[in-house]
Amino acid sequence: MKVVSGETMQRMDRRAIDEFGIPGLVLMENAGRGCADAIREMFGRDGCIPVLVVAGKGNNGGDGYVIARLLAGEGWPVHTVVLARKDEIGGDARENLDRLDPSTVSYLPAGGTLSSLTARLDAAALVVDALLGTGLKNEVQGAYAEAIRHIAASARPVVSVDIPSGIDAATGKVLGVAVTASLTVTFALAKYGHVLYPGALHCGRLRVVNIGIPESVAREADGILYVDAAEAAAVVKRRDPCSHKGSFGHSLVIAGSVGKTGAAAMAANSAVRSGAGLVSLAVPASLNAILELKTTEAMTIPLADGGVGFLGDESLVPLRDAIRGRDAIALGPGLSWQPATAALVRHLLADIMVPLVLDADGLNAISEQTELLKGARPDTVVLTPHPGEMARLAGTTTAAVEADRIGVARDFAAQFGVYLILKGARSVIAAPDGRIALNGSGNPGMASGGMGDVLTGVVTALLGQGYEPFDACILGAFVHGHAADLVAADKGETGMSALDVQERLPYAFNSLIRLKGEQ
Ligand SMILES: NC(=O)C1=CN([C@@H]2O[C@H](COP(=O)(O)OP(=O)(O)OC[C@H]3O[C@@H](n4cnc5c(N)ncnc54)[C@H](O)[C@@H]3O)[C@@H](O)[C@H]2O)[C@H](O)CC1
Ligand SMILES: [K+]
Repeated sequence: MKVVSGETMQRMDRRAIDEFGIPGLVLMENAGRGCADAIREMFGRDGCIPVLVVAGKGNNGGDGYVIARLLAGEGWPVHTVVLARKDEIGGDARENLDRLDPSTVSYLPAGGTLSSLTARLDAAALVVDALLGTGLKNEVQGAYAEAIRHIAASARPVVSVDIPSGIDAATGKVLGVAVTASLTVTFALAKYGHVLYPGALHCGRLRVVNIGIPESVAREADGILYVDAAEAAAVVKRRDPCSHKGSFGHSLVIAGSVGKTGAAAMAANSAVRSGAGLVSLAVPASLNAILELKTTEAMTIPLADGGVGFLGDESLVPLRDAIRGRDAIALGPGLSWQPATAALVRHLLADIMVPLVLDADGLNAISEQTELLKGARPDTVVLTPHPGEMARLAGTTTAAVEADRIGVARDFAAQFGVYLILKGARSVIAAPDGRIALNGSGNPGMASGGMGDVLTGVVTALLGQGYEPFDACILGAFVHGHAADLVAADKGETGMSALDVQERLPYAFNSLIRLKGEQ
């Protein structure tokens, strides 16, 4: 699904009102109705329950007044607390406030005491959070912050209108303090803040409701792709019954050094588990016997290393032979930081004319010479950095990368003409042409060594099967995380290993193929 920034949503609002003549009041009525429908469905099975609407002074509060009116009209006991004076409420919100029975509304102007709010919360079975929406501008303080803390202390289930109050719609960050909802009902399109962490954790279940904004406005809005199972299923290809090994490419993995044979094996074996027709694994000759034991379906290519256990320029000529005729190449897992190996990586880049996944030590080899990425190569380079590797590549700090994951990934991809999977909770996928996607699968169990080697094998195998690079990245990232979700469903997140994920890759692909069949 497409997700947009809060500003884009407000522009869509304006277009609907100014260009299509849809009154803001109608949008607000539809927004409130969408929330009331979701509340009825999720909390009304056992009849009407006492509801407390906690409203701010803007249109988020306006949606809250519509919800209050609609539920009260169906017999729900509803009370509304407004964190402002009545004369501070204007426009469409005021029009809806005036339609409420005054005896069901209390005003708690900023600077006043919130003691009555606690009593109201105790009397409620459900809280509607209509304090702040996309109009949130800065850190939540004062009465709003206190109200949010009271809501949390009440331990009542909360339905957040549009976005949990205190969550920045553009970044998903908590601005001071934020509501944690059981359900969030948003309008027209989800926002970045609904899918980026920690915002995603504050939303509870997310429901996107249509409020009558024209389809063309939504379609034309700038946004990024949030990759859920439906999006991944739309990308995955079924296998042609007449296909053969050659139909699925021959992937080459160049990897491994003393102490890091596991990285090489996991990258190669994950490529096998991701549908590659053939996989070859080029490793230092002194480690070949070990890799022959750690792999079965993949073929190994021992490269003379003088017994040192890592690759150097003496492997350049045999590697040029090995890359010939391959359909996709992975360069980096477990290669080591040895200067000789880094020099080999830099020399080899100019010879690779097929899609390349550059990972781990392969990334470190070029982090001082990123101009090498702009080589004359006609083909595709996919980088799969974690935040620390991204920081080295971009010449910044890990904190700066984490503060603007989308922006850093987008800018680097465009500047160097590469595809990027910036790993982490909600991996960011960026294409040179500006396309951005957020991966919707995965869990904290993936925070363990080797997971990146598995991802490298998955993406390499997909590139070798002919997937368009952006599709290979979004499908690879999703399948990688989805396999981990399947493992977590079986045995939890603690103690999950990269091998567990590697083994579940076919099951993850299979679940998408099945979903595709239903689409
Ligand atoms: N198409 C749609 O998505 C529709 C959205 N609607 C709702 O409108 C709100 C956005 O309303 P807006 O008036 O712009 O702002 P908010 O209600 O979110 O904020 C209220 C008010 O709060 C002030 N404010 C900003 N930051 C803070 C802060 N840190 N502490 C206290 N107060 C703050 C600021 O002055 C704001 O004006 C959207 O979320 C939807 O719920 C429409 O109703 C229907 C169409
Ligand atoms: K809200």
